Amino acid sequence: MDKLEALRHSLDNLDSALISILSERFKLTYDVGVFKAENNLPSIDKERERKQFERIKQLAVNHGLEPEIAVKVLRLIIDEVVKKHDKIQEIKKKEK
Ligand SMILES: C=C(O[C@@H]1C=C(C(=O)O)C=C[C@H]1O)C(=O)O
Repeated sequence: MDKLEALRHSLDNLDSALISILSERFKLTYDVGVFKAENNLPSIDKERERKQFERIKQLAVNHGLEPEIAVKVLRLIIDEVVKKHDKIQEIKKKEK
């Protein structure tokens, strides 16, 4: 049981780090969203995403993680970012 406790403690630490990094990422993408809304740029940038997925797949392989998992996680995050960008665009439009 001590072994399981120790493993779960390590998992909790990693989850804390993941949430902290995710929060930082959403703060940064919020700034990107505001910049795009102020400069009439679309929420989605498919070419940028293509490059990110290529990079993330390679990084996953380098770290011994199945690239499919990395792709699923990044897809989920980016989709949420784009939804937030759409909301920022709506708010900025109403302000005009
Ligand atoms: C953050 C951006 O906007 C969108 C969200 C992305 C992301 O979360 O990484 C990537 C591309 C865009 O579809 C961006 O264009 O850089």
